[in-house]
Amino acid sequence: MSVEYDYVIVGAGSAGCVLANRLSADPGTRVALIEAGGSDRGLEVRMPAGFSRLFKTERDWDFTTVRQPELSGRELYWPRGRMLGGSSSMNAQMWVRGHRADYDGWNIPGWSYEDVLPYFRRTERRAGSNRGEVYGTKGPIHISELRSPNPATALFLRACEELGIARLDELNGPSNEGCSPTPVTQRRGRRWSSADAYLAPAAKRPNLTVLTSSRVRRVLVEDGRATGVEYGDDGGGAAVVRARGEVILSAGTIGSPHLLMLSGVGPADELLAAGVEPVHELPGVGANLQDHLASGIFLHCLKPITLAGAESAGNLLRFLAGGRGMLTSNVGEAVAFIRTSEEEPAPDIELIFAPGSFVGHGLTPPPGHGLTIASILLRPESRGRISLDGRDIVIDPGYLTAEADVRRMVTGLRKAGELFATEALRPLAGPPMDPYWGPRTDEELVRWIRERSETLYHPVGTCRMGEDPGSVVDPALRVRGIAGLRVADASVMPVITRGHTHAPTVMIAERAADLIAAESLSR
Ligand SMILES: Cc1cc2nc3c(=O)[nH]c(=O)nc-3n(C[C@H](O)[C@H](O)[C@H](O)COP(=O)(O)OP(=O)(O)OC[C@H]3O[C@@H](n4cnc5c(N)ncnc54)[C@H](O)[C@@H]3O)c2cc1C
Repeated sequence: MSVEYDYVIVGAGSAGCVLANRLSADPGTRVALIEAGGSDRGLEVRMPAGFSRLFKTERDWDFTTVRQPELSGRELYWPRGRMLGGSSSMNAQMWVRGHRADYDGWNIPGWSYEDVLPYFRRTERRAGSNRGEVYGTKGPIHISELRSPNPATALFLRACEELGIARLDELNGPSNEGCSPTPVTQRRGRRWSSADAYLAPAAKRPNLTVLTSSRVRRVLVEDGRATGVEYGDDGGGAAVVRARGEVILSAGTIGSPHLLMLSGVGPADELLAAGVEPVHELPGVGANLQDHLASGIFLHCLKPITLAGAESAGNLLRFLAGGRGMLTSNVGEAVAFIRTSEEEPAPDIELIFAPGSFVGHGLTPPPGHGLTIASILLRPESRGRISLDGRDIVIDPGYLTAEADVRRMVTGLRKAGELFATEALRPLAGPPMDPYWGPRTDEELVRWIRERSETLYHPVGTCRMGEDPGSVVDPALRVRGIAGLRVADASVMPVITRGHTHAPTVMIAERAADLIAAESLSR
């Protein structure tokens, strides 16, 4: 049996929820949103500090990369949200648009900083400081200040100023060079995901159908046109939905290229080797994978004020009764964006401060009160790829395959060490906390980076947008060579932003909705 809609959207994540709302705003348009995961209800999703409690549960795709030769041969754990809201229901809630140079640097008509700025503003509903009115205030995504920041966070910001890192008026202006408390996607101290912002208000529309626990297996392509999708439910059944207008893939940086490949769109030789009949040769599918790599310094905290004490009965009560207290922390409470050399046009390293020890994705209970400053490689030169092994996905981020990336990481970690040595932070900064052992020389720092770096959870780029024929989607996000098929999610970013990836993904989806509406009017 098959049912027909105007638009079929695959994936209810950061991007898919935006599209479901915007496209179904016209009551004459029938929209289906199909999500592999289930509900986003529950305390672990709502409670900001609890995001690592979602790791390795049924709400996590729980991916693993292949062995990374430049990271001591380790296989890395990659969580991704598998529920309504997708990764926006399990992320650290940091709202960081990036730098104007990111979008101008994409160099794609329609996607310059000035072009995309209205879409950021359209999505934002800022509560709190808004100097220069950089934020929008009427959109669906609540962007707040942390309600109960840790006292150590103010000291980190003072430490940055001691080292000459200027305090920004607002983090999300055109330049993010400087330091700032982290703006968070929270409302009254609770997580505010794409599903909260976009899906919940549209859920009762009779022209929007949301299917959960339904994993799309492939896009149906007939005579060069996407006509629908085939999906399976958790019980092993299969069904088809048809799209009169378009199929839109918003299944994320791993899911979207995976689905294209399973549908016969990708590098033909690789598809054949995996037993998939090629429908359209598009070698760029799965290539251009980029991620932000993170390497941290972990120290004992000399005062018992950190998030190690977050899960007390008192804090739970404070959170449940008033949306306040340590459980409203997003862990990464403040940031600094810096350049490792004067030649850099914009920041290439981010330093994230956590008033707690965030070791092993927060899955390992800390051995006491700790502090973390993580150094993030914002502009990796390394590129990886996603490919098929039979029907399964293979993730190779190619971390640190470019030598320049290692040098930048070393400079970032040195700066993190300098911050801990400032007058502001010294009273809190104790000895190294296990597994950190206090590397000092360049060789030791490189060893630490290779042995312990982890993802900051920001993969992008595997369905690259561009004007060139080698790109996967064109500047209107249409898949090259297949009519009626678009990709709108983090995978279309040609180059990763010098910020975090949720905000740009929402922006991409907002713009995609306009592009789709404009095209439907002209049909
Ligand atoms: C632990 C963690 C922390 C993060 N912290 C931050 C942060 O603080 N700030 C920030 O900006 N970014 C953060 N990110 C990254 C950010 O959340 C993502 O970049 C963003 O959510 C990506 O949006 P998306 O729409 O591309 O994909 P997703 O939001 O991942 O959505 C994809 C959706 O598609 C579904 N799907 C996939 N395949 C199929 C299929 N075959 N059939 C049906 N459905 C399918 C998935 O289940 C999912 O719901 C974090 C991510 C993680 C995992």
